[in-house]
Amino acid sequence: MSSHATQSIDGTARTDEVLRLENVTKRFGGVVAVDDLSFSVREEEILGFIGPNGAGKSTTFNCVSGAFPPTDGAIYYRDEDVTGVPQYALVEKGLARTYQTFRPLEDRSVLENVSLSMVPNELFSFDEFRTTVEDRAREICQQVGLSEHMHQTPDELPHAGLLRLEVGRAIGTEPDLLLVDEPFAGLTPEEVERTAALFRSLREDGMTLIVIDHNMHGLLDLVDRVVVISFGEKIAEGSPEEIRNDPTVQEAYLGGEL
Ligand SMILES: Nc1ncnc2c1ncn2[C@@H]1O[C@H](COP(=O)(O)OP(=O)(O)OP(=O)(O)O)[C@@H](O)[C@H]1O
Repeated sequence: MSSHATQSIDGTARTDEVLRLENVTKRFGGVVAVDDLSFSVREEEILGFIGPNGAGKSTTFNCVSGAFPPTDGAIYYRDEDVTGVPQYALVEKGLARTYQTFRPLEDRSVLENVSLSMVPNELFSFDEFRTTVEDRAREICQQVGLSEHMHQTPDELPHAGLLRLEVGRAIGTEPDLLLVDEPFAGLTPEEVERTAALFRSLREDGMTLIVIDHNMHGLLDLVDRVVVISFGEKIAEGSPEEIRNDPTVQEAYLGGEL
């Protein structure tokens, strides 16, 4: 068995892996964006997933989150083979993601944006149901630090607020596993620290996270473990300290900030 198996009280094997990629490859015509990639993520872990520009990080996220299937290999979510399962079905199973380019509903308030991530528009129009959903959406707005902005529209939010809204909309789907794509881009160091604190609080509530970012300082301070890819292949895996000092990783970044 390739997963991290432990024995439960009744003696049966159980795994603490939330996600496992086995030999995942994704080709676009002649381009091999992800090349025979295997790694796993454990329960309530914050995993950093890094690599130079064009290394294949977003493509991996797209395969895992069901945007498109891998060309080869398999993806397991809580030991269930979910290879090629579409995004909406993965969201129902508890897997959500955020995007580098935010996609809020521009004509809706922050509160409505979060509410509508929880239920479809048609259900949201029923008054009774709407109250329950809005109560939960208010909690989420508070959790992500948007309680002062609930009645504003997205265009009234600063960049850091839009990121918080993106995270809030993902939390609205009640995920167990959250994939976060470049959350620190465009944030000040203080905002990076506040965003990292938000991710830590989500983990304390039982969530598992995989975070992509080019801000090495912010990312390595946040995560428990790191997987590094270059040209679609895994080149290193280890603790933040091991990754900081890994010559292969430093070479891949050609002297970039590590
Ligand atoms: N839809 C697509 N069609 C063709 N090629 C693609 C497609 N998506 C990604 N690629 C190619 O796959 C490779 C990996 O791209 P990807 O966006 O996954 O890298 P990345 O590590 O996320 O990069 P960045 O850090 O710049 O966001 C690149 O060579 C890219 O041009």
